[in-house]
Amino acid sequence: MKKIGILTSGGDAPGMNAAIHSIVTTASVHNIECIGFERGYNGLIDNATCALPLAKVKHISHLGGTILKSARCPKMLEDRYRQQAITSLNSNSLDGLIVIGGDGSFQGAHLLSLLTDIPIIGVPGTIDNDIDGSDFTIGFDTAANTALDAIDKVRDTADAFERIFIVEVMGRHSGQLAVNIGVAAEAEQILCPEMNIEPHQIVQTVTAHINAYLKVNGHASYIIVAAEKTYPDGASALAEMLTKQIGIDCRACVLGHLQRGGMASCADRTLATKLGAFAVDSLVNGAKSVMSGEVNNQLVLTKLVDTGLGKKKIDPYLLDLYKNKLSL
Ligand SMILES: Nc1ncnc2c1ncn2[C@@H]1O[C@H](COP(=O)(O)OP(=O)(O)O)[C@@H](O)[C@H]1O
Ligand SMILES: O=P(O)(O)OC[C@H]1O[C@](O)(COP(=O)(O)O)[C@@H](O)[C@@H]1O
Repeated sequence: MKKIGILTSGGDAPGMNAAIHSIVTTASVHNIECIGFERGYNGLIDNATCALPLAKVKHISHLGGTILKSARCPKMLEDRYRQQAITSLNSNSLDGLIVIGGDGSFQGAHLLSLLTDIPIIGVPGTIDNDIDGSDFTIGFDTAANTALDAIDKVRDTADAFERIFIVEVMGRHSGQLAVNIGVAAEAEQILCPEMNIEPHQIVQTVTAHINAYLKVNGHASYIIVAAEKTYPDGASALAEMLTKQIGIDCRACVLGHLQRGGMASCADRTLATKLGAFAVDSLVNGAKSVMSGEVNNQLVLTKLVDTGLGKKKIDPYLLDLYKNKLSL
């Protein structure tokens, strides 16, 4: 194995740069040269490459974002562009490709791997922590801490005004961020798909809970941590509805993309470093079409095609604790 390519795809996540650093450093120990494809699969399709010498990846592990840029790339859904991506892999004489991204990126990588013998390996990078085959994904810890820091600040003003706040956190399809952040912030209410509240029942359910809570606690702050898209009309619309129903000011605070930025936490940097190195070692040992992950402190490989099955559940003890004790 002489030369491998690296790309970052989908939502960027703090720690992606630590993964790039680890991949290039580990590859150099095996005397393997690395190149990068820029802007996710767009760079692969357009053959937009950059050299990745050791000097270029030194001291980048703390940086948010990704030095290779990331993007979504609808062209990957079309067979002719996936063929073009393979042409690009061949024209660069690559012996392997490492894709750092989420489950969507891995579905793309799986389809590419059906068209080539060049081995492709995934490294899980997404703040959503919604990938099967790794207990945690690179970026989740940093994003959760960023959101928590923001909610602690919201709590100050919520307390001062005895207001209700809806804080919307990311996670389109998964409540991993919402539940972990909500519990850590002592949120009075958590809204995400795993709470099994039908969208049309949200206003009624939350209103009843707030009224019961205020009866016991008197005037008090009340924070709802909501995963994005849980309330179909959005956090601001929900805030308006609750203000009308309860007669107390309710404000919405959408944390949005600030959760994706910032310096990667120690946990994300060490996870990224391990998973990046394991991906390279696995490539050298002949692995293909798999993702490098960590389960129960063991490094494991999972077929790319199995990383998006949606089997990963929120920690059942934490969920049960919230539902049956903390939220009463
Ligand atoms: N089913 C698919 N087939 C081919 N490529 C895909 C597929 N799903 C996603 N991709 C590629 O991966 C990119 C990132 O996927 P996306 O789901 O947006 O983010 P993530 O990888 O973080 O989950 C997409 O823009 C597309 O290029
Ligand atoms: O930046 P965009 O394209 O608006 O995407 C926002 C989405 O990306 C994420 O930050 C990460 O999702 P992916 O890892 O699936 O790309 C989600 O939490 C959020 O819903």
